[in-house]
Amino acid sequence: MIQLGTTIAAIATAIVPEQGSIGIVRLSGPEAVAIAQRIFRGRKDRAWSSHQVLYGHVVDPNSQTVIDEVLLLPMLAPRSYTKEDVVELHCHGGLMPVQQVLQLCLSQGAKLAQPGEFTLRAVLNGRLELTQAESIADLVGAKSPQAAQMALAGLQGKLAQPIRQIRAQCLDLLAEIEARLDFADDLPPLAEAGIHTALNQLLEELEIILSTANRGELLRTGLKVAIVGRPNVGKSSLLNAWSRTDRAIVTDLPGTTRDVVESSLVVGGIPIQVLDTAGMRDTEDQVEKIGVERSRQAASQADLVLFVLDAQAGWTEGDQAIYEPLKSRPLLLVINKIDLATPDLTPILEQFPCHVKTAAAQGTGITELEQAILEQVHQGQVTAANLDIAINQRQGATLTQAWQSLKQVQQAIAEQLPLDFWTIDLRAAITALGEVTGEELTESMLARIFSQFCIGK
Ligand SMILES: Nc1nc2c(c(=O)[nH]1)N(C=O)[C@@H](CNc1ccc(C(=O)N[C@@H](CCC(=O)O)C(=O)O)cc1)CN2
Ligand SMILES: Nc1nc2c(ncn2[C@@H]2O[C@H](COP(=O)(O)OP(=O)(O)OP(=O)(O)O)[C@@H](O)[C@H]2O)c(=O)[nH]1
Ligand SMILES: [K+]
Ligand SMILES: [Mg+2]
Repeated sequence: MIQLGTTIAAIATAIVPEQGSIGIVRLSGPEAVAIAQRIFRGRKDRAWSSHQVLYGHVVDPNSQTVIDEVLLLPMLAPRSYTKEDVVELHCHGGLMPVQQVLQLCLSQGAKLAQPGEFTLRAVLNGRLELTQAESIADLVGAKSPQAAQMALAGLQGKLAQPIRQIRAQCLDLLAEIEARLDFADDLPPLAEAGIHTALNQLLEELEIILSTANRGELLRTGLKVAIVGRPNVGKSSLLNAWSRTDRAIVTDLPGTTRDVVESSLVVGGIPIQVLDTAGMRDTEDQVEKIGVERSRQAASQADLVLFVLDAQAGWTEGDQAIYEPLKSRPLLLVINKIDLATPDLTPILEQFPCHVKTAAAQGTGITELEQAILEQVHQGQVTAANLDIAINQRQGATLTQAWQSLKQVQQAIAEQLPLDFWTIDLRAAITALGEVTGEELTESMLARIFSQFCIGK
């Protein structure tokens, strides 16, 4: 249930023990100032004006115990993030100060905010559009500068704008058609060809926006890349060279890596989670057996498999056995140890047009590896007309509905169905577009969208 009249409170900063030197507790609502005044003790001669920081202490009004030394920032309605009275208490970081201050706020009548409730209020009170609010969640979760840039574009309204425009044009069309339903005799007949062209244009614009979904997904969630291959081909060496760390243990003993080792990288703006895995082979060793099983799992769940081959050994039966179940997966062949004398690899290279050569122990071939990965990623992807925006899953699904409805309008025209049929589908498209921009929203949709936010946002 959305309740706007209440005053909500939450910790607005990350709660990580012994990290972060400052923690913020935030209040929003009609009682924000009154609650803060009951628990804050500062200089008497200082007035509470909007956006003026006050220095003082948070004191428990019942026991008179001093809880923390703080800075207090009032942002008075409508000049605040939520457009309500907001008071921020900038406390010492860590676990205790913020939690105790939050408890005090709750004991004074504030309600613990639901996840995303501050931002929800910003939307309901007209500060933010829905797409802007969704961009905030993306911005907070961004794992690369490009992902952050994309979210910021959404926050600035660049996503809502073209969709609103499409919706407005649909509304114009609807008005034109409905006029014929009501006053058919007084108006010239509908220019069907013109409507068909207008619909084509709108469908095309929707397609361009829809084509940003893949890129958005990629920038938001990134890629999971699994390094797999026989024992000792140099998988862990590759992980280390790539991440420029000693993350994984490297020895000349086959079966060194026993478990999946993860590392996070950013390549060409795409966050990449790299998984080094245990070398795959038949083994009686109980621990290694489990490791090999985990390798298979990692390979099957990865967006891209880096299949590492020992250049000196060439393509062996063991390689074939590992490759067999991975055949149909997106896969890049990494031929490692090219610094050593190698047999003729031409037949293998012909079989794998997507390959790179590396000498992981020496750190060579990493740039080429990244290049090859980016090429694979961008292959077959619709070019997004240089839009710097990208839609999320919810927006994609809803815009697809709008696209289908507009297609059905065209079909209704083609089949010469009565005008009512045109308007039904046109209305459905308008509703779907409005669900993306927030112009047509139900409470349950809002609840679902904002439940994915973190508390305090
Ligand atoms: N301490 C703190 N930092 C923060 C936030 C916050 O809530 N608190 N934000 C929260 O996400 C973001 C900034 N967003 C904000 C948006 C509007 C206003 C605000 O007070 N707007 C008023 C005043 C503008 C002015 O003086 O010109 C207004 O628009 O009327 C504050 C923060 C990031 N940093
Ligand atoms: N000459 C040469 N040796 C390499 C290269 N890459 C790795 N090695 C060596 O190969 C041996 C095995 O390397 P690892 O990285 O542990 O191989 P792995 O595939 O992770 O092995 P497991 O975890 O046991 O499956 C080590 O002695 C490395 O130093 C390379 O490019 N050239
Ligand atoms: K090894
Ligand atoms: Mg290893």
